[in-house]
Amino acid sequence: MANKVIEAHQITKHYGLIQAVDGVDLAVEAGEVFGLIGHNGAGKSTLFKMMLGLIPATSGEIRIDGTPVRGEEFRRVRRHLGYLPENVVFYDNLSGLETLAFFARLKGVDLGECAPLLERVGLTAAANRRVKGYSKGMRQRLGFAQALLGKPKLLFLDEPTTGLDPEGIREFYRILKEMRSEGATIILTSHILSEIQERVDRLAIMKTGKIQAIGTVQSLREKMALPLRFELRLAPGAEIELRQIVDTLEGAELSEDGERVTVHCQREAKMPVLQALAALNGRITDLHIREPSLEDVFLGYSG
Ligand SMILES: Nc1ncnc2c1ncn2[C@@H]1O[C@H](COP(=O)(O)OP(=O)(O)OP(=O)(O)O)[C@@H](O)[C@H]1O
Repeated sequence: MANKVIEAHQITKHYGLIQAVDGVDLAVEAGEVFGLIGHNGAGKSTLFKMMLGLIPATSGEIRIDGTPVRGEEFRRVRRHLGYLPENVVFYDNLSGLETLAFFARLKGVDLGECAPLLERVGLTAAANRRVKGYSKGMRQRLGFAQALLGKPKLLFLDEPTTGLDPEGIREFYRILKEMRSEGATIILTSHILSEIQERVDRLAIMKTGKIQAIGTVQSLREKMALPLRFELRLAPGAEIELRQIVDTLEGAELSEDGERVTVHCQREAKMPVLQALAALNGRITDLHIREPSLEDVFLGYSG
């Protein structure tokens, strides 16, 4: 695959008067795990569908692996794409195995892949049960297995962990890691920011059809200059002294919430704050230094 697996230039999509996607430029590199986050209705699923060639863009150009999404040649590229839609629809009367075999035939994939894939997503025991009786999480696992058919080089996963239990979520990210080490490129959306902040290489924040920011979680944090937090528990009576210390420090502020006292400071003030706290000499009973979370970053850009 080309170095840039996805290239989107000035993509727009109108549904009548609704501008679902508005002038998006995006490039995803081969081998990346790329996250796309945004409020409900921000345009994430619409962008996915255009990148997969399922709906046409109103304007702009998308290339996948160097090939324009519109046109004959894209059929060849499409074989190497996997897609887990936001709402997967199955025939309820088929079993899990029959469902996967159905998708395998559609995709021209060897039927021998089906049983191992069901095992990979933890559905072997339910393989011969009708999908009608599957729980939400089981349907999601089946949808994921469907997306993995044919060992895709590029995976589009739209809210892939919806409905999964904590073990399912961990297992899902373990499989993604394997896919990535086998050379796949992955683009996924999620509303569970705590879950993806440690698991994506880069991400884009979308708001009302536009990309507001793009980069690594750390680079977005730094660009926003969000404060770090020192969360402290103190021995009785030490707050007054702490307040006096914090008052002398530039760019540092103090807040209290019950027993927890928090010092907020800009990144540059991190070491001076730490040094100043040393003056409290044994009267700090607990200390956590918190980086701004992806949720803080997200709210900063799209709130
Ligand atoms: N087929 C359609 N017809 C009309 N409007 C649509 C259609 N599909 C999407 N939209 C509108 O386009 C906008 C973007 O929707 P989209 O589903 O892409 O958002 P999203 O970011 O994926 O949201 P969510 O997080 O809720 O899944 C919304 O205003 C939505 O109502």
